Amino acid sequence: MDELDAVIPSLEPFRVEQVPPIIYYVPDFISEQEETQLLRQVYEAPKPKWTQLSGRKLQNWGGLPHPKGMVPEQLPRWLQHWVDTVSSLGLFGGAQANHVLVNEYRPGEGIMPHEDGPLYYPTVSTISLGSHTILDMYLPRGPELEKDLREEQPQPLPKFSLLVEPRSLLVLRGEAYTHLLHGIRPTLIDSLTETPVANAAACPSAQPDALLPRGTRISLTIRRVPRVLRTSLLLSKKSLSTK
Ligand SMILES: O=C(O)CCC(=O)C(=O)O
Ligand SMILES: [Fe+2]
Repeated sequence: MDELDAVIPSLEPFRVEQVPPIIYYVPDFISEQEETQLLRQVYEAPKPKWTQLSGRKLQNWGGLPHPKGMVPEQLPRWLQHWVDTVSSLGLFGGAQANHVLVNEYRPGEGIMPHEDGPLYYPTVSTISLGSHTILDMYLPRGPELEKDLREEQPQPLPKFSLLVEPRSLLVLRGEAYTHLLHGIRPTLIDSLTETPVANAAACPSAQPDALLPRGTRISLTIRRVPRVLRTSLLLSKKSLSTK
């Protein structure tokens, strides 16, 4: 995907400028009512749907991404609606997203810098509920840093950061997906003086000296896993062979 392919014309007014391409930030993508309803649906999911990790807990919907292909699972209706909405923006090359990770972060929790990797179509779209967070974007570690893994490397500073407000949609695509790492520092309060954000102009809550206490945030990360196993075929083959 080169930059021209990666541009979504209808989202261009929401492009975050002066950062590596392509990042879109849409404040108030959903209404407060939709947010309340989504939060209720997330917490109404069966208890075993949650996986507790160190620093966050999550629900995996749509199947487990795997290099050999994902065995697809039908999404619940309440998620399918938002998957359809986001897919219809054209974020996944005209195809549908088929995978949603629901993350819950309490104040002081976060996620280590990472790349989402090759199992997904190179676009991640995130709807945030309940609280803001700050997503830090990092350059990948160069080969000179990888050279001696025994040496303790200090945590690198983010290249830039993004304020992600509740009800917003964030889209990372193109180079921002393929070349950069993203992470959330485990802090209780975000100071925009200490951490200026690249999308401040689009954020109602981004006063220059703002101190933003974190609440519990739910993120819905909506992605497409292109490699899917055709279970119906597998099942029918299996049932034939047992006849
Ligand atoms: O919660 C977020 O916005 C980020 C989640 C994330 O990076 C992931 O699930 O891969
Ligand atoms: Fe991620």
